[in-house]
Amino acid sequence: MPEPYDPLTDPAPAHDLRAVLRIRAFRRLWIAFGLSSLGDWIGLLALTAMAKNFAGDDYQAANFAIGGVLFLRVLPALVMGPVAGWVADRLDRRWTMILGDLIRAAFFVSIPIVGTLTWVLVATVLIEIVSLIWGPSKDASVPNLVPRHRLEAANQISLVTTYGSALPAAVIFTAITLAGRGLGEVAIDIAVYVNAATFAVSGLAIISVAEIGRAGAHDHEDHPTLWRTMVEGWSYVTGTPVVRGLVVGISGAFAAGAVVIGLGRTYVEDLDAGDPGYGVLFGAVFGGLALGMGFAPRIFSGLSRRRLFAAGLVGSGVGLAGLSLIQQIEIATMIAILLGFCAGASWVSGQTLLGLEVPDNLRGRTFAFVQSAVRTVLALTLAVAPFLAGAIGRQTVRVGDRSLSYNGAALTMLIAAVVAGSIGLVAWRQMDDRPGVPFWRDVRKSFGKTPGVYPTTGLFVALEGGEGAGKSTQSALLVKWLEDRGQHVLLTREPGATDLGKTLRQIVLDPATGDISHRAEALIYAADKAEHVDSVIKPALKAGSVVITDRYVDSALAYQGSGRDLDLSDVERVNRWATADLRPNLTVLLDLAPKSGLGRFEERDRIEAQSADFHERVRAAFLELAAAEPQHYLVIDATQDREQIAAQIQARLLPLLPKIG
Ligand SMILES: Nc1ncnc2c1ncn2[C@@H]1O[C@H](COP(=O)(O)OP(=O)(O)O)[C@@H](O)[C@H]1O
Ligand SMILES: Cc1cn([C@H]2C[C@H](O)[C@@H](COP(=O)(O)OP(=O)(O)O)O2)c(=O)[nH]c1=O
Repeated sequence: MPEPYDPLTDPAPAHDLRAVLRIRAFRRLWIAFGLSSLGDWIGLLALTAMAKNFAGDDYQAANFAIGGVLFLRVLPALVMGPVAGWVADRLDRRWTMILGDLIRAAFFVSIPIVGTLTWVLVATVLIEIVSLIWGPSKDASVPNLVPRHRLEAANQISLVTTYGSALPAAVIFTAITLAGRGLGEVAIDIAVYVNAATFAVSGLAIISVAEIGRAGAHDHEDHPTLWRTMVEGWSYVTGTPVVRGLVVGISGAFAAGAVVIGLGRTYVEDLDAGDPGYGVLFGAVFGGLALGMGFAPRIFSGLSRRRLFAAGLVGSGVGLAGLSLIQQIEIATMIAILLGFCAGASWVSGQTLLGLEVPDNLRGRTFAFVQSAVRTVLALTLAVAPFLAGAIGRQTVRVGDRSLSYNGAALTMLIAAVVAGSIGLVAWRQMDDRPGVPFWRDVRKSFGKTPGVYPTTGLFVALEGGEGAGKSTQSALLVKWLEDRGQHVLLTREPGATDLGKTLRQIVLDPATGDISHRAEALIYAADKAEHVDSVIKPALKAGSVVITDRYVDSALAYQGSGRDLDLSDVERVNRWATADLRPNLTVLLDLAPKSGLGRFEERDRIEAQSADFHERVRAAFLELAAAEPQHYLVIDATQDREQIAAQIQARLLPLLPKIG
């Protein structure tokens, strides 16, 4: 039984992964589970390599044998996944896991001993069936070992371990086959024995985890059939274009990686790289995937998720095309890393977007559907790609007196490249949220940007726009509307909302100040913001108020960054630092041609007195900022009536308002 949660003995936050691993029983299970995952991946590599060796030098037979092994590995999950869960729920979990590991070890040992292709195929299915029952037993025993608030972290560790072990597995496989080069096919046999050993050790390790119990009667879950999940999910997904695009794209990203795995063994043969080359290629794809999932969103944090998603898919397609055309193992390895990176980037941004696009009550069902769709696509790709490659075979075409030779694996990759690339381009066209902004400029600008801090208590709204656009007018109307709805409201402005700010405002806006250096001007505005955020905005948000500010960071980016001759990224860095990167939940941009806005006044302050050109640049800068992050902006045509404008602001704010009471 898990110890009840005691914050005194276990004060680490819930998401702390190390805190989960400090729980002894879970740590042991994790070691066992890590070993069997590692073994599983080595097994995949070894059995495909072995299937190829059994098929001999016949290119077609080799591809068919590999396709067979890969297909049979995924087939049991498709056919009997839910049944396996049902069976697992009725057995003693600890003994299921111990015996499951030992049985798998025995099957693996038997494969080189029997030494026929048929037995490789049969054993693959049998091992997979055992794995299918082992997996749910493991998943179900985790809640018995860790306290409830650490369950999510525990699941995260499990997921990372499952896929993360592919990379060390590739390294071990490559090392064994390299070391055993002189031994011929015996090297593969050794890899299979190593794999069997990981399972045996895993099984023995579980013997010591006595805390894993038998399933209680109340633990039986209703496992929906794959078919039902697919049908229910499908009807929702097909009705929503963005979600449909995402599901197709996520499956496409997986398929692109799967093509390389499925074709890898025969592909490297033509590169004269053999089994070690296969291990390297496999590791490169998985290493790239891990890098893409872990780092792409951070590296391209300024790029919109939709663009990253589509670009990742196109990138995977380009990678596949590269692999099919460049037949040299070192370059192919680098391309495979890049391909994995792109597919991983697409996968994470796709998952994030799905989470944002799908309403809460449908999310579980949609994610279940995506998982099933991905599995099905994986199974089909792993099986079909080698069969297609085998059917195409090795071909030589004579062009004049030169002969051009190509093989089925390379050609199949080219076909997959076209498919993945096309899916990416369609996703791009359907989902691009920044039409008119060139992609490469977006990528360049996105480097090194931080995602920003958005308040989670209260609501932070900024009004932006040029001179005389109506910000003061609208903020007054907004305060009244919010107060009528019972909200706590703080109306504030920049520059000059604090004592320090008043002095700074006096300096920076008084025409008597004359010309000051542009950097000094930028720093004075930034200092005003620092004081404003720290002493006024943050405390009010913390207390749950709706804070409306007349101008904020965008004004600095537009006036000092684009209006003046300063580098926009410098101005941005200074202002993000000054405001601790706090950003408005919504920025309302009142867009108005400068001459209309300035025409609403008679007197001019130091900034208003700038040239017409200056004010045009400011307006364009505001619009560009809004286009970069549409989800955090409302752009309004400020030539409309006061009431029309107010109504549009209210409609957009209504769903964002803090709950009262
Ligand atoms: N929608 C509108 N149409 C016409 N005039 C407006 C509108 N909104 C505000 N004004 C007028 O324009 C001038 C500038 O408005 P104000 O709210 O002070 O702008 P800002 O705060 O953006 O400088 C004021 O005289 C105001 O009465
Ligand atoms: C907040 C901020 C304002 N400004 C400029 C814009 C305005 O011309 C001036 C603010 O004066 P203000 O009289 O508050 O203008 P408005 O009524 O149009 O909002 O300061 C900057 O240049 N950088 C900034 O960061």
